[in-house]
Amino acid sequence: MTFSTTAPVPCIRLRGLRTEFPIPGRRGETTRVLHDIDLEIPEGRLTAVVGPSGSGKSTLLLCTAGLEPATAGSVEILGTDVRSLSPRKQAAFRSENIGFVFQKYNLVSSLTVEDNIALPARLAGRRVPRARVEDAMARLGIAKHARRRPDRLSGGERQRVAVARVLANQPRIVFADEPTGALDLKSGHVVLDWLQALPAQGSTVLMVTHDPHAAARADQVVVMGSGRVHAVIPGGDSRAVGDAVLAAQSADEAGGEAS
Ligand SMILES: Nc1ncnc2c1ncn2[C@@H]1O[C@H](COP(=O)(O)OP(=O)(O)OP(=O)(O)O)[C@@H](O)[C@H]1O
Repeated sequence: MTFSTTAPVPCIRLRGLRTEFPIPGRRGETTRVLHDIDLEIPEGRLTAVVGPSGSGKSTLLLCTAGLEPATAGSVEILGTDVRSLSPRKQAAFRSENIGFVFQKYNLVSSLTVEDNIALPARLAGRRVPRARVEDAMARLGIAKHARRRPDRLSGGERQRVAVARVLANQPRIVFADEPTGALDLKSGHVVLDWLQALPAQGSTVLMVTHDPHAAARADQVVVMGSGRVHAVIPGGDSRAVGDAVLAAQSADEAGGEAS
């Protein structure tokens, strides 16, 4: 499949996105984790973000979602400049448009599985029909856990609940951070199959992963290195993804030696 990395209407457009974190114990000093990122994520596609450990993949996802504050730059999602919104409006925008499959920031431990699945719509002032919640749980094989609380479930079961929540709420955008990280091979395939199917329902999926095979399922792959976009390549070929990550790592190491 030939695929243009610049779709006519990007779902997410990052311009000069910069993130700095304070260095503990060194007052006023910061370390830069994202270096003025320019990136466009096409609508209705699965985009994977790969790169060496510490290259800024999760920070990119969290800052784009507004769950970590960026230091500078703009984040435009579905045509809205989200960094210009008040924190309250940003939260409302997230509830309305974004679903999360994260290992952290994932489920509310005081709610049952079924209430967790229905929660995003409730927060956005809507209701998910009961049948849709049940259907999503059945599809992910977690119907028997409907009345349980997430802390009574395994990591893999919790990831399935997060994917069921996304299926039931049909958000326009899904952010997934290492969605298969805690899973055995079979559960990992189930979760990836569903994430890969979401663009057919119109969702845009942005997924951070260490797994070149998972990344190769994406339409496009963003390769991070040292807090920068090292390359954007088409998906489909896990060897090409692996090679691109190794190239980013070598460039990081060469940069580190030079500095
Ligand atoms: N809240 C924070 N405060 C300070 N430093 C942070 C914070 N979050 C991330 N970092 C640092 O930013 C860098 C990038 O972290 P990030 O988690 O984004 O990388 P990653 O590519 O997702 O790594 P991994 O693949 O190991 O999960 C790391 O050096 C990390 O220590």
